[in-house]
Amino acid sequence: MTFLEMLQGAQGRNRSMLCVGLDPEPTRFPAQLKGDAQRIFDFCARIVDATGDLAIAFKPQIAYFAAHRAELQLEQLVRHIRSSFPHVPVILDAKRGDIGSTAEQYAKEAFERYDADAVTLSPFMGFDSVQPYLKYSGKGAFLLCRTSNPGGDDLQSQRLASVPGQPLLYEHIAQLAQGPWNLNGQLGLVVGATYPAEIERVRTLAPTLPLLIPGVGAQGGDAAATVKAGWRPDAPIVVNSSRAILYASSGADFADAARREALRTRDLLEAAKG
Ligand SMILES: O=C(O)c1cc(=O)[nH]c(=O)n1[C@@H]1O[C@H](COP(=O)(O)O)[C@@H](O)[C@H]1O
Repeated sequence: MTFLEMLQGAQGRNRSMLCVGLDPEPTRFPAQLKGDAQRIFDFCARIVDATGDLAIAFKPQIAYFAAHRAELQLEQLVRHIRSSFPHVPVILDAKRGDIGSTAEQYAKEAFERYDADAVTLSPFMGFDSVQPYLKYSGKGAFLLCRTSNPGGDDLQSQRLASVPGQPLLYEHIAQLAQGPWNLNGQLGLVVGATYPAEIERVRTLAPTLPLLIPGVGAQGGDAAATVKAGWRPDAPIVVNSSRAILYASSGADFADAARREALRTRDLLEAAKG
């Protein structure tokens, strides 16, 4: 099954556009786990178990594991997701981007070591830096396009005078991903929920691509505006929330609180479809 087929399956089965972001920070864990990097798997597995029937995808952020020498716990976590919620795809948030020969290693890491269904990539180094990921048929790749952070403007909103139509850089990325770069048909784009007007613009330029949209929850993006701007019946959106779900409570009830916040966000997104 391809990444896109998995996304569509999870979207229908869980009636969801919500991606649960797995960004484990031991200093924010509840008292019984607090500060213990050996318990990253335990914390994340509890979150997965509490939210797996509400999610279109899980998105572990690799830095939160690697910084604590917890790569083996990440492998274990993906195995856990596979056995408990085999229909929910895993997007490895790695934001890789390097020359082709190195990209081959990063692709192997994402798709073979961690068994991810999709990965996030920076397109800054050009097509040959993206191509190694596309050789994995059926695996997805989300290219950073208009990111959720204010500094995204520094480069992504610059006008490209030499490209026909003089698009902004993020518009050009959207056009490339919708068109010539999409060799395996599994490309998507990352657009921040904090910029609904840009989501709408990207949706116009890339009408069929899946959009990964982080920025609701802790970053304050508007869930309803996000759906109105980006959702189309035939093109999935994957709206990520990490901290607002993971740390909904710092008490022993953290998993129940995570479920309540995931349910609230899932329902808010669904209601906005109109
Ligand atoms: O690629 C991403 O996932 C990403 C892109 C972007 O533009 N903004 C963004 O916040 N992210 C990631 O999405 C998650 C957002 O986390 P919260 O702000 O806690 O919901 C983090 O893992 C970020 O690294």
